[in-house]
Amino acid sequence: MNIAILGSTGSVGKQALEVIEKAKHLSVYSLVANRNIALVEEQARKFKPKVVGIYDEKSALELKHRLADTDIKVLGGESGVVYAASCEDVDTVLSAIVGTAGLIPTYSAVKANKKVALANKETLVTAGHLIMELAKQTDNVILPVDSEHSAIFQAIGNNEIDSVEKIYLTASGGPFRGKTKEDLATITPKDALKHPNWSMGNKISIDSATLINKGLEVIEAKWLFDIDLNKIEVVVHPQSIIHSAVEFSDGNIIAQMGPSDMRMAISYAFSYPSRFKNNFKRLDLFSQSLTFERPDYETFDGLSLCIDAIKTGGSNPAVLNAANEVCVESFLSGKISFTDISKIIGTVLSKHKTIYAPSLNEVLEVDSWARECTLGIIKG
Ligand SMILES: NC(=O)C1=CN([C@@H]2O[C@H](COP(=O)(O)OP(=O)(O)OC[C@H]3O[C@@H](n4cnc5c(N)ncnc54)[C@H](OP(=O)(O)O)[C@@H]3O)[C@@H](O)[C@H]2O)C=CC1
Ligand SMILES: CC(=O)[C@@H](O)[C@H](O)COP(=O)(O)O
Ligand SMILES: [Mn+2]
Repeated sequence: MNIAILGSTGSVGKQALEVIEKAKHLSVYSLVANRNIALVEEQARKFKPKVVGIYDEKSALELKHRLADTDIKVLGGESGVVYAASCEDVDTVLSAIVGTAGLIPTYSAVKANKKVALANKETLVTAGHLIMELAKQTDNVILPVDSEHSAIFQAIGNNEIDSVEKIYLTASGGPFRGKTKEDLATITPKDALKHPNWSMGNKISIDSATLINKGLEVIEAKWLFDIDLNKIEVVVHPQSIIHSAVEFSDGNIIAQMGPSDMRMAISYAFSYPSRFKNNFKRLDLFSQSLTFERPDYETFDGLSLCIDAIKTGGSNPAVLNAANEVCVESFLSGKISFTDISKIIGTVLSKHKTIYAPSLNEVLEVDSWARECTLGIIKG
């Protein structure tokens, strides 16, 4: 199976390469990244892809020089990335670019009828209605990689979606579980990046700390499983052992458990409908206890904003997502405080006039507008 790894230098991308290295019959056809060409060069020499797509044109040129002694095709810009994601010989695309930057390449992969293993939740948050419709038209399955959605997918198995009464979407609660709004006002990026259970990229780590990650995941679940919002319940489970659970119409609940290791969800997306064997560290059930709590929607009001945005629907989740991306960067670079993140997103949403059933172009326009609006608020 020929795989395209979009976001190969990131946390998910690197773990996907570990899975591929250990599995038989998998080969890397293409790699995609933005600027980290030192790591892409290393990956390219090791995995020998046919194509590398580098979004940043200048970095693409430099990588082309560095790989001049090989026959690897290096392509730059959005067109290079899209080619790497959708060219003929690719069978499966791992969508693991961070943020809205993943939307167009993922859309192109679905359109080209590739099997898509989806980590990039922002694609469904911003354009879930378009992606899922396109997948239906091309008779394509989107295989979830996000740990909760992989868990739900595994728990649903062959059951009819109509028999699902409730989805328990688990949340760790992030590094600030139990804190008050006042406590949150003074926390630093270094504190916020310390996730209690998972080692992940910066953006998703901050999203986990605000609980906006869980809000984005509610939206992702709604689209992936075509399920009513009122059937999705967020439950804080600080141990991150149960990755999510599904309650069926007869009261039976099926939960998926495992260590906090993304390689397992990635592996399942690649091997579906069968399973690969691996020797990744197993969960020791004897040293675990499992607890559950309700989320604090008032302190972590970013989660409430996400749920309101998808309740309204249309372009609102895309606005929220873009404002969040800008706010996360601004928080990490010290321009705004942690509690400013949800405040600013709320202000941007209040200035937006919802577009219902937006086209792809409208989603992209709304995304640009929301970014400018957010930057304007931050600059004062
Ligand atoms: N990390 C995790 O455990 C999990 C992540 N996810 C989701 O997976 C996605 C990736 O997360 P994560 O791996 O943590 O992110 P990282 O920040 O670790 O990696 C991001 C990757 O995206 C690449 N990238 C960024 N912008 C562009 C662009 N414009 N064009 C092409 N490539 C680009 C980066 O390249 P470069 O290095 O060159 O900048 C890098 O390879 C996110 O949507 C996240 O929500 C979901 C569940 C778990
Ligand atoms: C690994 C993964 O899927 C992340 O989305 C993780 O779930 C984040 O943890 P939180 O539950 O803290 O958002
Ligand atoms: Mn997740």
